[in-house]
Amino acid sequence: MDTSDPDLLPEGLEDRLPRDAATATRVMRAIHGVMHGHGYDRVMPPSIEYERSFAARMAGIQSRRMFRFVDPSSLRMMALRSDFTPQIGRLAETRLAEAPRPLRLCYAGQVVTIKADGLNPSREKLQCGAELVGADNVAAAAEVVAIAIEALQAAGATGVSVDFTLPDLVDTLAEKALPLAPGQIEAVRRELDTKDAGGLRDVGGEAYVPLLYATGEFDTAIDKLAAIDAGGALASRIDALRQIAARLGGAARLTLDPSERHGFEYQTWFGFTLYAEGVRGIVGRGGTYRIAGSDADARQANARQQGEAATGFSLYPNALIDLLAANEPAEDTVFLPLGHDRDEAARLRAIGWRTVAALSEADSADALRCTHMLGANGPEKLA
Ligand SMILES: N[C@@H](Cc1c[nH]c[nH+]1)C(=O)O
Repeated sequence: MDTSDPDLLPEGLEDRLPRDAATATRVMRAIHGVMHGHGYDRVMPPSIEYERSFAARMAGIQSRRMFRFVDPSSLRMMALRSDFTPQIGRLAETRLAEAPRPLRLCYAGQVVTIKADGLNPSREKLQCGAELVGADNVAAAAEVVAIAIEALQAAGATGVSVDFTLPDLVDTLAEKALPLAPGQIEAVRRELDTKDAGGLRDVGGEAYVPLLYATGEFDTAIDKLAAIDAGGALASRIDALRQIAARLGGAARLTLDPSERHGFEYQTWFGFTLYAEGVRGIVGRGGTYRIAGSDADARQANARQQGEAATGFSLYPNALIDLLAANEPAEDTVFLPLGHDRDEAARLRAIGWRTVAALSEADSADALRCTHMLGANGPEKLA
């Protein structure tokens, strides 16, 4: 790579030019409109915080994927946001600790990671999401999934599908129903992640093999999972998943992959991944989690069972924006010639027109890609 060109952007970072940026703006507005409409208030945390405040709020967060650096002023370690959710957790437990529950908050902005994720080479992504703090039950999960689907559809996504998972599945089963030695748990998780039945048997996880097959269309996969459930350890989760699916009532195609953990660092009993037709990779993710209080003692390693319950989702609309931008129609724009009637132009903007004013005789409607020209009787369409 040529590193001598000062205009070259670092790998995985890119500009959005006007057409893409216009689509991105429309998509963000549509998503925000849905979250706002369902009573979620927007908050705007800073893009940089102390590393500890990102990592300590939820069990399982790893700061190794975050850009970190020493603050030249405080000499403390800081990190660039890689996910809004821990910041919402911090706000909920500090400045909004006294706010009534359930607390509904939403956000939108850029998040950055050191390394790209899987096939997607981007290191900076747009993240828009909503967090429902104070509940992680069926009602909360069903609301959150339904809003995520609605937001994606409002943004222009079609063929939305939702893949349910049980992020703490292995921990739950290993406790009693399908016991594992503490040293075995990680190995079983790893083999489940790679969906390797042979590997699972090799590490003593034979009993977990059927989980690899309880996947696919929700209705059939959940029956298979129910059939595996020795001792009823998963009964309440299976029942909850069925209720969530029923409440969604056909809003999207539903699938189940109970052992899927990729990207679920801190989620507890419920997780979901969102996909949309024609969009490569995932378009969003969400689930239930626990937020540790501000009391340092409360931030135990065991925070998955402690702390305040919450449910939320994050959408990553970049790939959807790329897809939609290709068909984004050019916006109507009225060229305002030199000496135009300013009041008339203001009136047009007030009713939704977009105007471009000539600054000199050299400016032309054509060169400035205007679709209309302000004439004596208002905007006239240009050929
Ligand atoms: N922030 C999580 C998704 C999430 C939001 N709330 C709960 N889970 C992610 O981006 O993967």
